[in-house]
Amino acid sequence: MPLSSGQLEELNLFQRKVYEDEPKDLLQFAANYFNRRLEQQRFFARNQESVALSKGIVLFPSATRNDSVVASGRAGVAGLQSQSQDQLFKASFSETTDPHGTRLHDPAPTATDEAGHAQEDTGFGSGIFKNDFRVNQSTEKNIKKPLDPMAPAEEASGSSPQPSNTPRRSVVAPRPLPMNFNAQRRTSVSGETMKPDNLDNWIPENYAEKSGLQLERLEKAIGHNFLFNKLDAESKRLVINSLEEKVVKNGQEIIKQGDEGDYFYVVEKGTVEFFVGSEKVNSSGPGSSFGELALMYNSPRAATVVATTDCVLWALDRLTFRRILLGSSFKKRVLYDELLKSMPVLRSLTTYDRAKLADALDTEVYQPGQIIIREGDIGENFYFIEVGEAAVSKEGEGIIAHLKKGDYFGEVALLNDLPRQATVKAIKKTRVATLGKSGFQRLLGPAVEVLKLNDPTRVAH
Ligand SMILES: Nc1ncnc2c1ncn2[C@@H]1O[C@@H]2COP(=O)(O)O[C@H]2[C@H]1O
Ligand SMILES: Nc1ncnc2c1ncn2[C@@H]1O[C@@H]2COP(=O)(O)O[C@H]2[C@H]1O
Repeated sequence: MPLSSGQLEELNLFQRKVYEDEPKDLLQFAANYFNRRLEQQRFFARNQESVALSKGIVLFPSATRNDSVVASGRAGVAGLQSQSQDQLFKASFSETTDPHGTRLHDPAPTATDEAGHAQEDTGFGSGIFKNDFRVNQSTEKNIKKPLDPMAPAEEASGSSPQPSNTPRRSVVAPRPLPMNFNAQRRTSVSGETMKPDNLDNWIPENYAEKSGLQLERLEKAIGHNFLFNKLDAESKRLVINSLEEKVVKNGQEIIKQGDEGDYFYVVEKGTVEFFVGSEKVNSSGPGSSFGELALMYNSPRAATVVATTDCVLWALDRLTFRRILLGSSFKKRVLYDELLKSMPVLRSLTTYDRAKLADALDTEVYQPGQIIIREGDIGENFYFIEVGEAAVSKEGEGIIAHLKKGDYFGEVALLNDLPRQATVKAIKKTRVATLGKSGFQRLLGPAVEVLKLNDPTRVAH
C-alpha cells in the first residue's frame, strides 16, 4: 500500500534530521526523535483542547478540567522538562540518555534574522515554525484566548495578559465530543493528510457555510490555484467555508507594505498590482493569491497591493491560513528555507523570490557511486546539494571538480541549451533539491546572471 503524503513527509523530515545530525546510534536517535514528535503532537492536542474550551467544547470529557488544562500549560518544549510528572507526555526513552540529542532536544531556536526566520534548523521548532513550541502559557491564558499552535510565543500567550487573579472565562454549555477526537491533526506540522473518516470538529473562527452559487464561484476562483489543490477534501472544505468575500474598488489599497499581516487573499475577479517601495514588481489576476508572506514568516507585509480594477477577493484569516495552508500547501517553503537562505548564488533573491523557488523544488537522494547527471544527456533539472558530496568528471579528463553541501550543478545545459557537459556522480550519500527546466527559467531571477558569470564552460563557447 503506498504511503500517504503525510507519512512520506514525516519520514522526509526524519531523514533530514539523520543527514544533519549523522547519529552514531541510529536507533536511539530515532527513538528519541519520534518520542519528541509524539510529545509535540500531544502538546498540540492540549492546545486545541484549550481552543475548544474557549468555544464551549469539551474534547476530553473523562479528564478533569485541572488535569487537562494544566497539562497544556506545561507542555511544549519548555514544558518537556516537566514531562516526568505528566503522564500524558511521558516518553519511554529518557532525553538525557540520547548521545546525539543536543540539537534535537534543544529548545526552539532563539536567533532570528531580520525577516524573522529562525537561524538554526532543529527540524521542528525552526524556520517558518519559529517559536511554535516555545509556548509557556498560564492556565488562565489558555482558557482565555484561542491558541494558534503556529503562532509566536508572544502572541500565543496573549498580548495583554490578564492578571493571574482574573476569574476564568466561564465555559457555557460545553458540547461533549467523542473521545477519539483527534485534536492535533489540524496543526499541520506533520503535514498529515486528513482522512475523511477521521475528521475533527475544529471550526475556524470565520467559518460560514457557502451557498451553492458561492461554491461554484469559488471552485472557479481557486480551482486552479496549486495551494488549494494540495489540500485534502476536508481541509479544502474548511478553507473554502472560512473565506470571506471582499469587494474592492479600482485604485483601493488592499495591503500596505510594512503593515502586520492579517489576511491571505485569493482573487476571484479583477487585477491587482504589487509595489515594493514605489516600484511596481508584479501584477496578478483571477485565480491568483497573495498576502501569504507576512502570515508565514510573521514579518511585515513585503509589498503594497493595489486593485487596478474593481475586484472581488476572498480573504482567509491568519489563524486558518497557518493551521491549514502553512503545514500543507507551503510545506516546501519550510523544508527548503534554510538551504536557499544559505546559498551564496541566491543571495540576490528576496524572501518572495526564495519562497517561489522553494515551491518548485523537489528532493532526490543518491547513494554513493550513483550517477546524478550523465555527460551527453539532455538537461532537465538544476540541482542544489542539500547534504553529501559529488564528483564532476568529463570523458577523457577524469574528475574535474568536487561538489559539496551548498554547491549547485546542472546549470550549464539549461543556460546554454546544450547536452550535459559533464557527469556528476554522488561520492557520499547525497540529497539534492531539484528545479525543473521551466522553474529554472522562471524563478531564479537575478541569480541567473550569477550562474552565467560562474559558468565553468564559459570560455569554451
Ligand atoms: N515581488 C514581490 N515581492 C513581495 N511580495 C510580493 C511580490 N509579488 C507579490 N507579492 C505579494 O504581495 C504580498 C504583500 O503581503 P505579504 O508580504 O504578506 O505577501 C506578499 C506577496 O504575496
Ligand atoms: N568544468 C566543468 N565543465 C562542465 N561542467 C561542469 C564543470 N564543472 C562543474 N560542472 C557541472 O557539471 C554539470 C554537468 O551538467 P551541465 O552541463 O548541465 O552543468 C554542469 C556543471 O554544473
